[in-house]
Amino acid sequence: MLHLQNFLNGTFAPPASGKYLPNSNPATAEVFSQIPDSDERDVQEAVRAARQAFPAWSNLSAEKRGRHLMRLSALIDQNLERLAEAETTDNGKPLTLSRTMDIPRASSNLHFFGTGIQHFASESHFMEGVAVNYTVRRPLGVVACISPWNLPLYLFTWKIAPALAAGNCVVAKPSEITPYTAHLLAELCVEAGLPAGVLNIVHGTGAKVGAALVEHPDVKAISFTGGTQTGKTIARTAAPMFKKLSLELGGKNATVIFADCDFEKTVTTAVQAAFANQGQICLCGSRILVERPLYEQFKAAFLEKVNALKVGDPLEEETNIGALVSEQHLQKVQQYIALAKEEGGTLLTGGGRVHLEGRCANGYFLQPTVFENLPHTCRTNTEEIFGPVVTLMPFDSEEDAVHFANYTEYGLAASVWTQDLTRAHRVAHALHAGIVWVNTWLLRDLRTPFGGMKQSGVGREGGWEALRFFTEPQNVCVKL
Ligand SMILES: NC(=O)C1=CN([C@@H]2O[C@H](COP(=O)(O)OP(=O)(O)OC[C@H]3O[C@@H](n4cnc5c(N)ncnc54)[C@H](O)[C@@H]3O)[C@@H](O)[C@H]2O)C=CC1
Ligand SMILES: O=C(O)/C=C/C=C(\O)C(=O)O
Repeated sequence: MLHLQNFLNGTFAPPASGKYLPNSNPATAEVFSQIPDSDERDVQEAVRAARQAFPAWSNLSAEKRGRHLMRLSALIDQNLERLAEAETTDNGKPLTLSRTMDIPRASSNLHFFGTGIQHFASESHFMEGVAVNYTVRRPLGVVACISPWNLPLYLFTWKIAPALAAGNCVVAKPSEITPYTAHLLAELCVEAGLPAGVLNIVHGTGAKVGAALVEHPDVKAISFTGGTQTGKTIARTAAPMFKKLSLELGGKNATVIFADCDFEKTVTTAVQAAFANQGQICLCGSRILVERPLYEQFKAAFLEKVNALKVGDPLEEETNIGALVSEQHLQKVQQYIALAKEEGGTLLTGGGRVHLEGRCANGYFLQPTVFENLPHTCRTNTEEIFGPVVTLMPFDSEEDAVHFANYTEYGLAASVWTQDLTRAHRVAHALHAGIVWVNTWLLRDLRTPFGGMKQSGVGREGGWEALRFFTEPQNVCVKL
């Protein structure tokens, strides 16, 4: 049995409690590893190590810090297959997805910020004949990065890369549900020669490790991705301590389809947006709004493609939909399917658990599920389900489409499908979402601001936004 360890001050260490938690493969329901059940004592150690490492790390040149990150990125590339298999074992997602999306993006995150930091310039403001102001951006010190289970290494690196590049030392907590690739990354940190204490990883539950990190007075900033309720809990503790907070939370994203769209491209991408990663991406398009004249044609083509998706063993090449991340999460999604029926929804396809044969007989598989005939106001259409469950809704006017799309507490992402560019801009502008894609979905440029409005979060990640978050500006005004 694999025993993961915490990564403290450059070495692997057991938890202070001596206790471990079981970690299972969602495709087989078998426990394949034990992870440290850490607590505030391990967090103390990690923060102490990070504090010690900070002066030397923050005084390294941006180029040298960047080179460390790029070495790590290259090691991820060299270990692509091993990391992809680990991600799939831990999360249940198709291996093809881990191999083509999760792990390459983890490498890109480190490479992007490793190079980006070398171009990160501060501003200067000249007061004609009077003074010159220049702004210095200093790293904050010790920061916490708390990441979720849906895109484990992808989001773990999306947070630690800008934090480290900017000169901070990090205590990171991967999700206890998917800790494996963060552990493997720690091994690669040793191989890459990352100085001890610069990145520390503490495994364990949110209630113990996450809360201890948020409460720790020496942790100056928290970058968190996860559920909105957890984000609220973190904010309640961190706000009175005046910590910097970046919260990337849930979504209930609309796919808005007009009758003049490029039909084939739209249907294909709407299916991907709905069901990629078993619908467990905060950006997934779970409410599909279709202009009424196209509705029936779209519905037929959409259902045909959904019914062709293969739910199967994540290790098989032809699998499109793997296992949901845990039994608990499967049950939550099943409860939403029951709710959609109670709310009067018409089940168009799916709705049931899939029982595979062989090694995956006990895995947490669910059919891709589509409902229609639900009002835009109901719970199914306003709450985050975070699984392979979507609704179809017709609309009669652009105003209705925007009204339906905005009718949720969330405001993360949306996609708009039309060949009328003027309308595309107008609708994009009217949507209350931090990210709007036009005629595409999940096309990511790492330089762009990434994050949500309303209950979808606070702050933006990506590009200069992330580097600004992980630094404190100081203005120096020099009288001429
Ligand atoms: N926006 C997103 O990308 C994500 C949204 N979710 C949503 O959240 C729901 C709940 O999923 P969970 O696994 O429970 O997510 P979560 O929000 O509890 O977990 C995310 C991370 O936060 C940590 N955490 C939990 N409680 C904490 C606390 N009090 N202080 C500090 N850290 C804490 C967890 O250990 C994990 O590392 C899902 O059903 C889904 O709807 C979940 C994961 C990602
Ligand atoms: O940065 C991205 O490309 C995607 C981020 C996705 C999430 O934050 C999520 O699903 O939680």
